[in-house]
Amino acid sequence: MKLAIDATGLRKSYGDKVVLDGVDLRVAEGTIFSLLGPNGAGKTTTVQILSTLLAADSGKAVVAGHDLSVDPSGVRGSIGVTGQFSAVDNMLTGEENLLLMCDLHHLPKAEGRRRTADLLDQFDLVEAARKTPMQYSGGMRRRLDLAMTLAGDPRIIFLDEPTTGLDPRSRRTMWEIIRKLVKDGVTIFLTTQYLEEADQLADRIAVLNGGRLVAEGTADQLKRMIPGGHIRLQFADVPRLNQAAHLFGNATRDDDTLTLDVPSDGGVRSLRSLLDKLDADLVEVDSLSVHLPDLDDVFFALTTKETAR
Ligand SMILES: Nc1ncnc2c1ncn2[C@@H]1O[C@H](COP(=O)(O)OP(=O)(O)OP(=O)(O)O)[C@@H](O)[C@H]1O
Repeated sequence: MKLAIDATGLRKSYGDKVVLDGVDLRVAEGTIFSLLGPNGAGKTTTVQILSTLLAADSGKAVVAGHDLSVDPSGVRGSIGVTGQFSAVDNMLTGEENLLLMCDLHHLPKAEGRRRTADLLDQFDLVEAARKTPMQYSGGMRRRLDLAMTLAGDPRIIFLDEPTTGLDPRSRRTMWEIIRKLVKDGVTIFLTTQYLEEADQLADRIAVLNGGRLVAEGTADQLKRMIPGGHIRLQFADVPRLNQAAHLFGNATRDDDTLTLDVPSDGGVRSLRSLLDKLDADLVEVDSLSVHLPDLDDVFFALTTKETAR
C-alpha cells in the first residue's frame, strides 16, 4: 500500500495549550480519510500542518512523497486545500477565478482555457461562468472553490468542512464530486462536523480528542468499538418468539412486531454462534438484521469524557 500521507508524532502547542499531543496518521493513496473531533480538537491545525501552512513543534510527515520539513514546496505542488481558507475572489467571475488559478499554476494560456472549460462543465457551473461568486448559492461557491483547487491537478486534496452550511441536495452533489475525484486516483483528507458525511464517504476515520487520536478504523470498526449493537430476529408467531427468547436471556423482545433484539457486536463470529444456538434448538427465524450503533454514538462515547474536563 502506497501512502499519500505518513505522519508520526505531530505536536503543536500555543503557549501552554497543547493542541496536538503526538498524532500519527497514515493515509493510503486513492482513499478518503476523515478526521473527526469536537470543536477545538485540532483538526484545522492538523490540516494546516500537513499542508505546510503551519509548522509543527515536532514530529515528521511525508506528504505525497515529500518530507514536510525538507521539501515543503514539493508538498505544496502536490496538494490542494479548500474550505475555511477559500481562495475565491468575489470581484472576478467564476470563469476568471478559474483562469487565474490556471495562470498561477503556470499552465499555458490555451491549456488554461481548456482546463477552465472542463472544470466549469464538470462542476455544473457553465451557466454561472460569467457571474461573480457573490451571485452564487453556497453550494455553487463550494463547487467553484473545489474546482479552483483542481486547476493545479493535485494528488491530495485537503477538504476542511466542505459541506458545512449546505442543504442536503448540495451536500449530496458535493459527495458525488468527491467520490468521482477518488475514482480518478486523488486522495482526500476530509474534516467534517457531519458524522454521516464521514460514514458515507470515508474509507478510514480517525477521531481526534484532547490532542490525541482516540480511535481509528473503518466506520464499521469504530461502530463495533462501543456497545449498543444488536442482532434483530424476526419471527412468524409468538411461540417461535418465546422459544428464541428463552435461549437469549439478555435479549429484548417486542411482542407487537414479533422481534427479538439480541445484544451483539455484529461480528461474523457472534453471528455464527447465535445462528448455531438457534439451529441447535430448531428455532425457525423469518429474517435477521444486524444493527450497529451509528457514528454519533461512537463520537459521543469517544469524545465526551475528554471534552468534559
Ligand atoms: N493561533 C492560535 N493561537 C492560539 N491558539 C490557537 C491558535 N490557533 C488555534 N488555536 C487553538 O487550538 C485549538 C485547536 O484549534 P483547531 O482550529 O485546530 O480546532 P478544530 O478541531 O479545527 O476546531 P473546529 O471544529 O472548531 O474548527 C483550539 O483550542 C484553538 O483555540
